[in-house]
Amino acid sequence: MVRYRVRGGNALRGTAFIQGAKNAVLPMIGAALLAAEGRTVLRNVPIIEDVRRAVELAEAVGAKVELHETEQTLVIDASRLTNPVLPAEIARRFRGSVLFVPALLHRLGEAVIEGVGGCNLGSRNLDFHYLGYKRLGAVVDEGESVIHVKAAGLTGAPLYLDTPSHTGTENLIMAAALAKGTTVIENAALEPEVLDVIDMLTKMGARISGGGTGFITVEGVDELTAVEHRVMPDRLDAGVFAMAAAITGGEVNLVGASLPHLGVVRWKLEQMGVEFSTDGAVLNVRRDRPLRPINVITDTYPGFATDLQSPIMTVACLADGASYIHERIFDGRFALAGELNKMGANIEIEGSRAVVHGATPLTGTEVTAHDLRSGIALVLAGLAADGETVVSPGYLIDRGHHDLAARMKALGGDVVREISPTT
Ligand SMILES: CC(=O)N[C@H]1[C@@H](OP(=O)(O)OP(=O)(O)OC[C@H]2O[C@@H](n3ccc(=O)[nH]c3=O)[C@H](O)[C@@H]2O)O[C@H](CO)[C@@H](O)[C@@H]1O
Ligand SMILES: C=C(OP(=O)(O)O)C(=O)O
Repeated sequence: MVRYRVRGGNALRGTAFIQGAKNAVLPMIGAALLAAEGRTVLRNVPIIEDVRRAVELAEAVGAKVELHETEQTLVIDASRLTNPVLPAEIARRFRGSVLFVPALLHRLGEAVIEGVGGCNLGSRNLDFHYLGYKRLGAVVDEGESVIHVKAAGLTGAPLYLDTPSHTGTENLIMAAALAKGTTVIENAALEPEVLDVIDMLTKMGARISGGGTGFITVEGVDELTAVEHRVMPDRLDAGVFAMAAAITGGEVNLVGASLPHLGVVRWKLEQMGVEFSTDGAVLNVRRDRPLRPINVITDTYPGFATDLQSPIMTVACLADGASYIHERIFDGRFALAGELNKMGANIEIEGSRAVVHGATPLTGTEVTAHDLRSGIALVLAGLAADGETVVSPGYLIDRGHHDLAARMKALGGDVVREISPTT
């Protein structure tokens, strides 16, 4: 088992290189499978466990995939897809597996979903996806453990999402891209990753308009071609490095980060006393005054990203006064509070609301990552804690952050990734 060993006390200083976005590259791998000829090239690919799982899954359905780790490049040849089954042993390990369904439907006429994984955040339904496929003409057979989606060609239709689901929007766009006729998706997600996927699909020949407005129109085309695309920067990785500077009272230069994509996260950190400035393309983040408490309400983009709610909860432990956090996207995202309390925090949870009573000094101990973002939030806690913090399972952190220990170490953070001798 992988674990992270963190010793606190160092203010982080220096340059951090922000990785390509996990939540953009995964749908892009799904999109690459829509191209029946030629090889797709994806650049700025984060070398994370979810990408490795996506490569395994693409190979399981018949694609030929090369992951060039040093070059952070994926080359995908999907000219011969052979198998519509998304095997449980791979698909259950990451949420992005759901993004392979549209390509399997178009290319093989069916997709067999033996399970979908991802962070354990409470209920994570896929009903918007299945309802959308049905409205486009697919038959969805929801068995107890296996879901079978079949379609002899899809036809455009008006679609809607009850809430703007991120992967739901991406999947319905991909399903509509090769359907006959026009599809309009109402209440579509506005996340920058969705727009990056639309950019890639547009290069591939898809006809998509309205990205970023909440109403997306897709005119179906007969085929999509393989293209080269550079994955956008990961705004969640950038947010974590900004918060690492914030919690340690340091100063970091982020290369490859987009300040506009941080959105409300930037303004909330500023309210806490963190300063942001840009020098050309480099984003500077520093904190040299006491942290102030904060109110955070998570929301779909452009609201405060739920994936950064856990890291900011950790930062709030060091702010002088009560911080209020309202989690509106996932009903099971507060397991972190118990772990932070083990380190000396004072966090009360009531339903979807948390009150963080700060400032409480943190003390290192053994803690459990319940999901990717609680894992990285505990690494941040370790950076600010007295003594040593051991976070496991580290696999969850490796799902989403590329070479984390080395990038923290380059900033002076004492973070070691190790393989535990016991399980
Ligand atoms: C691989 C990827 O991109 N993962 C991201 C994606 O997850 P994901 O796409 O799974 O998240 P969604 O936007 O779909 O889910 C948001 C909410 O809608 C609900 N819902 C969603 C779909 C559905 O068919 N029915 C339904 O009820 C979910 O249970 C959840 O409460 O967006 C989340 C919210 O920004 C992020 O935390 C994840 O990092
Ligand atoms: C919830 C997350 O990921 P996934 O949707 O892949 O489980 C996340 O990245 O925090």
